[in-house]
Amino acid sequence: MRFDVVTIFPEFFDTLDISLLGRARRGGTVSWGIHDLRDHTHDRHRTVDDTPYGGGAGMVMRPEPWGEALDGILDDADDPVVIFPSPAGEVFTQSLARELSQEKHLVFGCGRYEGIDQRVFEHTATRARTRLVSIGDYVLNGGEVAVVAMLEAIVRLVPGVVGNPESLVEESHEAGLLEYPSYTKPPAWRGLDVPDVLRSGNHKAIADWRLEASRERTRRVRPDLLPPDDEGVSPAR
Ligand SMILES: COc1cc(COC(=O)c2cn[nH]c2)cc(-c2cccnc2)c1
Repeated sequence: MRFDVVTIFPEFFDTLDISLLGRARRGGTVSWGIHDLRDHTHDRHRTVDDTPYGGGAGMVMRPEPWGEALDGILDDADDPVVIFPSPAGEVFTQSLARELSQEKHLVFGCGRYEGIDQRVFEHTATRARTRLVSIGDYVLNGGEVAVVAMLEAIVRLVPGVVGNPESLVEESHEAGLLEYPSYTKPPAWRGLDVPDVLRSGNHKAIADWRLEASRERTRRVRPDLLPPDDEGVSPAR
């Protein structure tokens, strides 16, 4: 997979080389480019924003630099998906992460200020699949944090990136339930014991315990994730 990021803070993405993404890049399964939006301005102050038509507080990102930046990245041949993090976007979920992990080329546009001129989305949508995506119902100062979060969720699902693909199966949200509680040595710690079943060696009993633990945790913390006909859904206390 290749991904490109357009931002006014390219240095924000210097950390991508750490851990998972760095290993994936060195292994050749992932490549990326970080593009400074200001490189696509032509005035002395490298201006990327301006006052909003219709008035109001704050500034809006100008369309011209975005058009030029995306001109240099979008190549029809690899059918890219362009993603703009936005509080007004569709919700980012594990299933969207899985869907995007199968794409050849992702392009992320990081908004700042009060947002990006609407014509950038409209024009980009004429030449690539374009999506506004929200990582949650809150407002950040810019899309960079959201892009890093989405990249981590997406790239770890790209085949060959995570050493043991088995570890991706039993995670929260993978099977529609929250993950069961995990334990490791020592068997007793500060008066707290590991559940006996997990040390029993009885694989069926362990699997049953884990499924029930996942369902109980989901019922308690995220009943919204359970199918509507799930009997015994107790309201979150
Ligand atoms: C401060 O105003 C903003 C901030 C951001 C950064 O993203 C988030 O805050 C976010 C993302 N998921 N949850 C929150 C994006 C936009 C924006 C971008 C494109 C079109 N319209 C608006 C505007």
